[in-house]
Amino acid sequence: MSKRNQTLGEFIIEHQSSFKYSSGELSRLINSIRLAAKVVNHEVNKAGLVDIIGAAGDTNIQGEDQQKLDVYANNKFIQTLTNRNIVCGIASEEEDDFISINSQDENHQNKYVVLIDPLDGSSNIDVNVSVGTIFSIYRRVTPVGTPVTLDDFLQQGNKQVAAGYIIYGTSTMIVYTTGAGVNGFTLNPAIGTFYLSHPNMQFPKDGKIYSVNEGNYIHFPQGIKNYIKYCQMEEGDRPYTSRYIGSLVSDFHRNMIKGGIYMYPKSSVSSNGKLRLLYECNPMAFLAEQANGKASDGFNRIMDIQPTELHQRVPFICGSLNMVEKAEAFMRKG
Ligand SMILES: O=P(O)(O)OC[C@H]1O[C@](O)(COP(=O)(O)O)[C@@H](O)[C@@H]1O
Ligand SMILES: [Mg+2]
Ligand SMILES: [Mg+2]
Repeated sequence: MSKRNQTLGEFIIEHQSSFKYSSGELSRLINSIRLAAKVVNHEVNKAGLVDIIGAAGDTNIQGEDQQKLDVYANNKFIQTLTNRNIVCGIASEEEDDFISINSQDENHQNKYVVLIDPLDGSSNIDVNVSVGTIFSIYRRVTPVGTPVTLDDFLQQGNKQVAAGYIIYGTSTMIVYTTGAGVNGFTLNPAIGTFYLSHPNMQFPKDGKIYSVNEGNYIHFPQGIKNYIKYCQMEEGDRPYTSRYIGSLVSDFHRNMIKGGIYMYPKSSVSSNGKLRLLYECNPMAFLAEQANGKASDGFNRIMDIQPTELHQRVPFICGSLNMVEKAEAFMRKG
């Protein structure tokens, strides 16, 4: 039984054997993400003091202006994972194409690929609102020792071996799953160590919080409009409270602790919504399901969607089980 205040390092070793493919490689990979997270956290915490806020001057493949911290975090995670010779491929929101990484050790061929949103909630960087990093891990499907291909990344979410996020907020936490529940670790900045602070995290079945950018309301499908109206009606335990930080990681984290639903639906201006299937929706869906919550595009289980492109977007509804099912019922009714 995991002990509160156990360090993340101890937890990883203790749970290594319960992992289906346990060879220590995944443990080393999560430890590498922990290391990169501390470096990025250090920079995030002093955003505003150093020249790390504002636009970097380039746009990414999504057509979004890259923030300096997007680029910094992207470089730090890629460097750390590459230097520690722990993965055979990386895909990132900030990279047009996937990166193939040859092992530096001819006697050892890496088996994992990582998909990452290096900095989630970019619009909140300059205004001191919590942001995050999201990661998703798969075993490669192509032969070990050969260069990875797109097939290694376009796997359904139900094939993930691990997923998680780092939240850079009032405190810095790593929250992740390897398919045996969800655990949260808080950084003690004085000594630079993550401690188990939130063992076995669970979405309450019901909640009273809905998170959606209502500024897009007029463009939403009728089903979503009706569900939002339902949340706002004076009836039973409603109206619910509207909370929207604009950082997926932070809205998800709050809703997982308090009970709630996050929605980024499709709309008449963006037919597939905004969020990216591979490095935003799939990892959050894996966490949600491991925490007894639910994640869908309004009709289909997110993790059963067959990806076709590296940066494809999907409508996303995620959170407390009964709330997501209610929203889906409104979507079906249209
Ligand atoms: O400003 P909008 O359109 O509501 O979008 C906010 C959503 O977009 C995101 O910022 C997209 O993520 P990135 O910041 O990684 O691009 C989510 O974190 C957030 O939930
Ligand atoms: Mg994001
Ligand atoms: Mg991002």
